[in-house]
Amino acid sequence: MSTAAAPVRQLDERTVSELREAAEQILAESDTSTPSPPLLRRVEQAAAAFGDALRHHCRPVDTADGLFVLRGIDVDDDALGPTPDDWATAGESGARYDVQLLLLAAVMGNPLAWKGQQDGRFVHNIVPSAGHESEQTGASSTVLLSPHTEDAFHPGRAHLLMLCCLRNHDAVATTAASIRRTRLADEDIAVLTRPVAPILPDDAYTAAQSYTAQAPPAVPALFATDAGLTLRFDPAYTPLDPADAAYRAAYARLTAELARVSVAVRLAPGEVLVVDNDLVVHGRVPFQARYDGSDRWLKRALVRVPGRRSRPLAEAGEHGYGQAALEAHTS
Ligand SMILES: O=C(O)CCC(=O)C(=O)O
Ligand SMILES: [Fe+2]
Repeated sequence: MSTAAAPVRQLDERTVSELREAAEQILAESDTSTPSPPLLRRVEQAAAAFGDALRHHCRPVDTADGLFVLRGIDVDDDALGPTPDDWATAGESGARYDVQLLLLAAVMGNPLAWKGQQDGRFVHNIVPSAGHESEQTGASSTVLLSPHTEDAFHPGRAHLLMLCCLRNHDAVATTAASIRRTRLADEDIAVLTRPVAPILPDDAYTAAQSYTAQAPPAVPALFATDAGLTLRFDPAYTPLDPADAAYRAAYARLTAELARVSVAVRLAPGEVLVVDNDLVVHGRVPFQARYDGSDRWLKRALVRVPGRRSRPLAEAGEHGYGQAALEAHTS
């Protein structure tokens, strides 16, 4: 894995203050920082009022890396308080960053939440949790979180994944691999654009995992658009039993290519990694959790970008295992 630097978009001081002040104002006007419909409306209004500089920084990915890092938000480690030991007990810790991240998300598109994940919150806390060390979820630590499309099982999954780093003393890397950096034979692409195997709900969605009303739909791993290939890939949750030998071989070559082009992004406090979820699979290297209040702490937001044509139309007919996506702005 290479440690090639991700493209950085440095926020100027004025833009950083604009963002911070908008977040402070919204929090001062709200009785809770847990995003409620009124808070989400305020976020939408404030995001619409931002200047061109911030808007420009939030433009879509514009390189084959399929991602970028926004840098400049200031995080005061002493004022932050301890890293929560579980998302469920995080409460309002780091709330000012929840709102700043939501504001950025709202400039990029429509923030997304899941009823069945982290209590329907629009901003997730990604922290290592005792007892979850070896899961394939954000709460794990000692295992490699293998490369995946976020919420690959669902047709309503995000177009963008945003990870805002509040703390990362051990410089633990997020991994990212772009389909636009891979080299695949045309025959492999032809095979992998056929719907052959399903992608099942991951361990963050226990209710969806017990969904039995309809059979899991087979979905293609790759999709060809005018702008290039997009992917939907989560091998840890893809049973290849329905696939023949040719498909398995092509799938293995895709997996190997993604590993070859994978980069390690070691987020520092105040950096926001923005990943295009149609171009890039992400994961995380194993690490040793501290469990002393100083652990790695990321805030995560998910975004739908209206009008995108990066996915097969057939996805619209998928059942999504009974999971409901909630979009922040309904208009
Ligand atoms: O911890 C990380 O760097 C990434 C975890 C992850 O896959 C996610 O938050 O979706
Ligand atoms: Fe993820």
